[in-house]
Amino acid sequence: MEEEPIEPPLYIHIETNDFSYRRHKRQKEEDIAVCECQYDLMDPDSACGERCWNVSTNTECTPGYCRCGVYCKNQRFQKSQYARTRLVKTEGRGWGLLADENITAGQFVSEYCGEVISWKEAKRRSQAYEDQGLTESYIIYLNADESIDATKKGSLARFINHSCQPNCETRKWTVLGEVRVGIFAKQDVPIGTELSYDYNFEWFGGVMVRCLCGATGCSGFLGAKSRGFQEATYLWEDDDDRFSVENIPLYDSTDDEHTSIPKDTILAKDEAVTQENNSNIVHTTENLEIASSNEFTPLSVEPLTNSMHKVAKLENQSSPQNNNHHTELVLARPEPKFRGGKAKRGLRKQLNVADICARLASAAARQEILFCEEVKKQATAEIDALYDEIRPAIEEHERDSQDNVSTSLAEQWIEASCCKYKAEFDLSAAIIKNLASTPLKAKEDVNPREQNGVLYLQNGP
Ligand SMILES: C[S@@+](CC[C@H](N)C(=O)[O-])C[C@H]1O[C@@H](n2cnc3c(N)ncnc32)[C@H](O)[C@@H]1O
Repeated sequence: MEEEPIEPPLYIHIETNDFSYRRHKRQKEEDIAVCECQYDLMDPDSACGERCWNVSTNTECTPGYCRCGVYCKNQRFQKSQYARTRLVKTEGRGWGLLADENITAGQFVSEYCGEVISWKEAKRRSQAYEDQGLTESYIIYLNADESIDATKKGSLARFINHSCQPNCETRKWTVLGEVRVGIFAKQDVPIGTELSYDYNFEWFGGVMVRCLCGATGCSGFLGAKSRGFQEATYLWEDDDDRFSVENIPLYDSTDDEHTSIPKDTILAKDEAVTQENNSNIVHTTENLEIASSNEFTPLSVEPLTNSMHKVAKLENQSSPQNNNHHTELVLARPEPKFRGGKAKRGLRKQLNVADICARLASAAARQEILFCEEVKKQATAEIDALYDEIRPAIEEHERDSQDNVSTSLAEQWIEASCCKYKAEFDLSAAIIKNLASTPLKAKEDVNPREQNGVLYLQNGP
C-alpha cells in the first residue's frame, strides 16, 4: 500500500501579530518604561536580566530607551529569540512541536502569533469554523476584548498541543505598548521532548475533543475547564435528549487521522509551512492569566484623618506651669487599611475645623488652620478627579490582571496622593501647633457642641 505523503499543514507563517482588524497601538513617549539597568562587562545579568524592573513587570525594553543598548537582553519578543523547535506528526493529536535543543526552565520558547481580532469577531469566526466542520482550534484569548486567531496566519507556536501536565505555559508580555502571548518553559525540557501547555479552552464550538495527552489525572477532554464544556456536561446530567452524549458532536482526534504516518515522524526544522485545510477555534482563558505576574495595585488614598480614627480627643489639662488652657491631642489607633488597595471616596471628615477655630482666640491661628483646610480640600478634589480618569484602568486590571494605566497618569496619581497626604498633614500640624501655642477663648465664649464622638474640645476647668 502506498504511504500517503507527509504534508505539513498549510498556513501563512508570521513572526509578529497581524493587525488587519485594527491599527497597531503607537507607544507614546511618556508611556515608555525605562529601566535603570546599566551594562557591566563583568556582570552579564546587568543588561536587563532578572533584576531589571521592566523584566519584573513583563514589559520589554524599548530600543533607543534602554541604556544597555545592544546588550539589552529584554527584547526577546522583538528579536524573535525563540528556542529551536521541530514540527512533528504525532499519533492522534495532529501536528506537534518538539524541542530541538535542551530548553531551560523559564526560557522563552516561542510567541503565539496570529491575527489579533476582537472578541466579537472571534465568536463569529468560531461559529463559522464550526459550521465548516473544522476540528482543530487555534484561537486563544488575549484579553477581555481581543483574541489571537492563528488558524490561517500564525507562528510555530500554533502547533503546540495541549497537555494536562504541560512542560510550558503561556505568559502575557507588554511589547512596545501591545500585549503579546509567549510560550515559556515551566521546567527544563530535554531535546526531543514534545512541547505542551494547558489550553484551558474557552470552548466556543459544540465539538469536543478527547484529550490524548496521556497524563495521569488527564481531564478527559480538551477545554474541560471551559465554561462551554461545563455547560454541556451539565446538560448531559440533566437528561435532556437534545444534549445526550450521542448528540453532542464529539471529535476524537485518533479517529480523525487521515494518514497512517508512523508515530512522531519528524518533519521540518523551524520550518514555515502552509496549507488551507486546518482550522477551527479554541479560546484559552485561565492559563493566560499566569502571565499577569505584573501585579498592579491601585494606590489607596487613605488620608491621615481617616487613619486617625476618631481623630482628636482634645483634653484640657491644668498644669501648674501653664496657666493657659493647655490642650493635649490624643490620637486613637488607626483603622485597618482599605482592602484590595482600592481608593474609596466620600470619606468621613474627622476634623471639625470650624469648631476648632471657634475655640481659638487668635485670628492668625484661625486663618492658618482655615488656609490649610482649603489646601486639603483642593488636594482632595484633585485626587477625586484623577480617580475618575484612572478608574477604567483599575477596572480593567481587576477584570484581566492587566495593567494598562499609562505611566503619566500613574505619576499624576502618585503626585496627587502625595499632595493630599501633605495637605492632611499640614492641616493636622497647624491645628496641633495652634492649639498648643495659642490662647483659647474663654470658656464662656465657646458654645460647646456635641462632636459625635469624633472630635470634641474641652476647655480647662
Ligand atoms: C492549536 S492546535 C495544535 C496543533 C494541531 N495538533 C495541528 O495539527 O495543527 C489544537 C488542536 O490540536 C489537537 N490537540 C491538541 N492537543 C491535543 C490533545 N492533548 N489531545 C487531542 N488532540 C489535541 C486538537 O485537535 C486541537 O483542536
